Amino acid sequence: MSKTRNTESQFSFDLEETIDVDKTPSASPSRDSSLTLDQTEKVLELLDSWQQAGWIRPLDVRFARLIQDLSEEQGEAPQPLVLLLAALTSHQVGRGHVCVDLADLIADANNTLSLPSEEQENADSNLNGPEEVLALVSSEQCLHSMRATLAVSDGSHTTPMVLSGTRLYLRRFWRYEQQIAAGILQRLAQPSTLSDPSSAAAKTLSHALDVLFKPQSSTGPTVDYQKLACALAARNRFAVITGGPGTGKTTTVVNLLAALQSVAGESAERDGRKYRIRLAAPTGKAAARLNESIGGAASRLPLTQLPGQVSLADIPTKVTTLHRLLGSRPDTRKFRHNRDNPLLVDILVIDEASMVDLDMMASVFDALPANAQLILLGDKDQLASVDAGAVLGELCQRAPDGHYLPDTAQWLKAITGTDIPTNLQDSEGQPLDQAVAMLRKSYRFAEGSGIRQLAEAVNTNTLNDNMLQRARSAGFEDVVWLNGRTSKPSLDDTQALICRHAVSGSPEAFYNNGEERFHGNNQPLPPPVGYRHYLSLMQSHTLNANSTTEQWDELARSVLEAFSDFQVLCALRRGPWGVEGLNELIAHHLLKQRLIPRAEGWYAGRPVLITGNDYNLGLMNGDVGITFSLPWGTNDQNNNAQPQPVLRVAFPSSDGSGDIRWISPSRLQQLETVYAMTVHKSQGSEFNHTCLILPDRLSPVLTRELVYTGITRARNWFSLITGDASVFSESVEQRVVRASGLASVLTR
Ligand SMILES: Nc1ncnc2c1ncn2[C@@H]1O[C@H](COP(=O)(O)OP(=O)(O)OP(=O)(O)O)[C@@H](O)[C@H]1O
Repeated sequence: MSKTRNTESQFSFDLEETIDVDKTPSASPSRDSSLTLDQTEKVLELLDSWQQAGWIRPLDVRFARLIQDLSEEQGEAPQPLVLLLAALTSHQVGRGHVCVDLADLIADANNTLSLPSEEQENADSNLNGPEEVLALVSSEQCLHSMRATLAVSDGSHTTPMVLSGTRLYLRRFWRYEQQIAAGILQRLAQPSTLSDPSSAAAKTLSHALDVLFKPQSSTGPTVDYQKLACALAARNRFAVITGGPGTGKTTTVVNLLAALQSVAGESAERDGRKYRIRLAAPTGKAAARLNESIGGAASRLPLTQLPGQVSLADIPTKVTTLHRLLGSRPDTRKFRHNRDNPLLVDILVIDEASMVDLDMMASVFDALPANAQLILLGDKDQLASVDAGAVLGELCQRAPDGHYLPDTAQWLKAITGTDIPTNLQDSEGQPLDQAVAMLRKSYRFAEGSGIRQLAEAVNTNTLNDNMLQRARSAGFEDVVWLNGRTSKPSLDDTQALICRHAVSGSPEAFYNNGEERFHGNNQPLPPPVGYRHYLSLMQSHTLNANSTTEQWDELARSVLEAFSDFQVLCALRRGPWGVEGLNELIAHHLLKQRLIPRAEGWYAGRPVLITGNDYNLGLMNGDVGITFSLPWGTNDQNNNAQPQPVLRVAFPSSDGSGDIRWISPSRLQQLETVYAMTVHKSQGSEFNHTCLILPDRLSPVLTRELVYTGITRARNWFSLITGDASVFSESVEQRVVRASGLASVLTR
């Protein structure tokens, strides 16, 4: 039979965004010693049993059955191997991968799929696992079957799956990747008026950068990477600026925008019209944080010295979420802004870009006018997005080594006066390399900071005994590993420690009792605190029914700020080491300490984290609120209408205005208590004191990226509690590797 192709409508299916996974293990079918891959029914039965065991999602099995139906509709006998690989590709997408590399899958199914996980393995030891099934075939057989079936194409036809080299995609994700790659390549290829250093525009840029970046002191680094980043990003319609915590990403982008507005102001072509700039972040929390910092940075700009008559109004300081920017609509993942209704913008800056998944990034490119400039900011070493893709990480893979072409180095020298270190130059650099800048000096952490040293050692996998010993014995002024001297503490002891620490923040465990540390300007740093800090503030207020809304708002602001002074972070969701167990443990202890009136349901003092966007209430995934008891209710049966206490949750408004929104608990849909938060959810946030809790055994979730992200959420104090001491360094050995083809499409 010749391989005919389908119309879009025949294959118009979509993988659902989320689905409840039935995690209940059922009785496992017994191991089949006569396992073969030639019968469709047998493979579907196997997939069903994997689903019943909780190994794969119902969605993955449904996808395989959909391929079966479509094949039959087309008069093709469904191929068992195709159905198996379809389900496994869908499973991988559920785990954050963009595709499956069939060569890797066959070479090491266990590592590629992480199936079954350690817990599942014990429960289902009788079940044939993917490794045993895939051992029956070679990667050539897989590729051959995929090329032969009507369900797969190279992308030039509309098929549910796409094979590109050895990478197998669900079509939607292949399309996203293509869309992103095309958007980047198209922008990198656009000529810039700044490319010729002798042009008027380039001279204005050079002048503006000299105003914005004063020569560094003789003790500082000779290369000002912030200045280089500004120059590179100004020249390209697509640019990435990556850097660790406090390396000056915000400062750099504000300077960059000022420099670009200078160039626009002097441009005869633009007739002095300034650029329309928008700032966005993936979550409400990240947007609020950038909102806070960007206004300050903009107000410090030496505007009067800049060419092109730049005013403060030309530098935007309002940051929105990507969902809002693109115009999300209920019940559809399609946005209001797209190629038919593009954003009215010349420059778009996205902060915390490591959290942006493939789907969202594709939507951004779809909504951007072809000649608009896109600048991504973020820390490439942080955890990738929860959903499929690790776009920023992939774009920055080569950032540490620069790979700047001699042309680029010469241009940078002409514009910034800086000699590019030879180890960052490469005569074979790729176009993408020329648009990626890495900031290499942290201005937030002093050289001796334990947070900085530990984060760097984790990131480069160079943790050593000396460093671990210092962490255990409060040898750093800002880091303490509270139970690091006990290699295998009992669960009871560790839970008691967590409870004590969560209440007080254990200042006594830190170097010099956490006292006498100062900011650069000699202001004392806030001490390491626990949750008693915000709860005492709530309990000690003197407001009453006669107090004004403004007074309650003021109280809520200070309580929310006090709450953000401490956060327990963990890696898992379930069990005693997960969010659920830790929230329960800490709440019961706070109740015992009489800091909260109850430990379940709604009560004054309950901190909550919003876990899904709610456009009606204006709340975004990641927003944190605190529950208050307010004398705002009335009792209808009581003619005297005495005010009654009612519970309301106070949320800071996301526009950085400092306003408070009071919302009735009954209106909140998706939320959880947040004494403990997963490291994933903490991305885009920072806390004065962060405590990371690692479990008593290694699991695939525990990775270098997770530990690094956890540590770098701490602004001033970092504490660590481990269920087993070896888990800390073992986690750092594990990496997040996500299958994707973006980097290879961009560097072809
Ligand atoms: N070149 C510089 N010289 C001196 N201080 C700087 C410089 N760049 C940034 N800073 C200071 O360092 C701190 C961190 O800067 P900034 O907020 O820009 O970093 P960031 O990378 O955006 O931080 P985060 O990791 O929180 O996103 C700020 O207090 C800022 O004023």
